[in-house]
Amino acid sequence: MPPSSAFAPAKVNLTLHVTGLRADGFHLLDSLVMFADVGDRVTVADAPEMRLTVTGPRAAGVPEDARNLCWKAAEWFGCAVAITLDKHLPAAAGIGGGSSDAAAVLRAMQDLYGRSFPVEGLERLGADVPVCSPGHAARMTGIGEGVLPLTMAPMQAVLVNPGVDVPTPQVFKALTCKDNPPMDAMPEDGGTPAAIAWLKTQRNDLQAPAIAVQPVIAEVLAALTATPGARLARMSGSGATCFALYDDRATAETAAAALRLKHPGWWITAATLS
Ligand SMILES: C[C@@](CO)(OP(=O)(O)O)[C@H](O)COP(=O)(O)OP(=O)(O)OC[C@H]1O[C@@H](n2ccc(N)nc2=O)[C@H](O)[C@@H]1O
Ligand SMILES: Nc1ncnc2c1ncn2[C@@H]1O[C@H](COP(=O)(O)OP(=O)(O)O)[C@@H](O)[C@H]1O
Repeated sequence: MPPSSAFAPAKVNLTLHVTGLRADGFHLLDSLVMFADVGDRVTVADAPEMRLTVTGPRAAGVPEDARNLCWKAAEWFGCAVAITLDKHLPAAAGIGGGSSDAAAVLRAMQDLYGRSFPVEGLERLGADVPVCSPGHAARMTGIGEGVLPLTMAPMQAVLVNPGVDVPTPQVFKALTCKDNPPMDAMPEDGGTPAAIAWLKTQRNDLQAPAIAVQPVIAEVLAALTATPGARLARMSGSGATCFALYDDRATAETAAAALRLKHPGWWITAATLS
């Protein structure tokens, strides 16, 4: 049986409204999620026992055992596999690295074994796994289990991570108001300009608490906002990765190059979101 491979794109929360708190401490969300053309890659091969090897430029510090969401995803699928995770995305960065990797393992195992996997309760693997599972633009609700696929025009973005870990539970804890309004209705047409104009009126409720935890996030947002052509700058997920949106890829590439010169220590990439 030849190994099977799947791409694990970065997840970007273009909005993230926190609308309530469940009795078990998990927060209710209303979020517009898109996926980038940058990400990790997982490869799975049939094996007598579970094995995980992490390679690639962002492998340092990523667990190679049962703590890794790739491992947990394979257990969820129900077979032992040898997994290779080629890590390109920064971890604990608000772009769903672990959840997207887990979803990619599930997709790769589905191809390898020719059968699907249980989707009921998938959010228990990680709240972002259900939305990462199809890896398609969607409105995410509940604690992450609600996934409504959306047709969105592709968006041109720059993603920036300043290299500080932001633990998700710490940011949710720092959020004082748990009961915020949901997203307003999205424009049905008008293309990317209308979508960006609408996005500007929406929020990421975790942005202010994440800045309180890691003030450098405010510096990242200011740097993105100052790039020529930036239409909107916002944080993704619980941070610290932030994004800015541009009218076209060339403008985004120019902004990314200028930011790299000023901030050689930051992870910076242009990306198409879809
Ligand atoms: C905030 C979001 C938005 O997309 O993204 P990231 O910043 O992680 O990328 C996600 O909801 C994160 O998803 P994920 O990182 O998979 O979360 P999990 O591992 O399931 O949960 C980590 C912790 O975050 C908190 N948590 C997570 C999701 C949620 N709806 N409410 C929560 O309160 C809980 O404290 C939980 O213990
Ligand atoms: N496949 C994985 N890639 C990265 N981190 C992982 C993975 N599996 C488990 N982890 C652990 O999960 C934590 C959160 O990482 P990640 O899912 O990338 O962040 P976020 O929830 O902010 O998107 C990390 O600190 C790391 O130790």
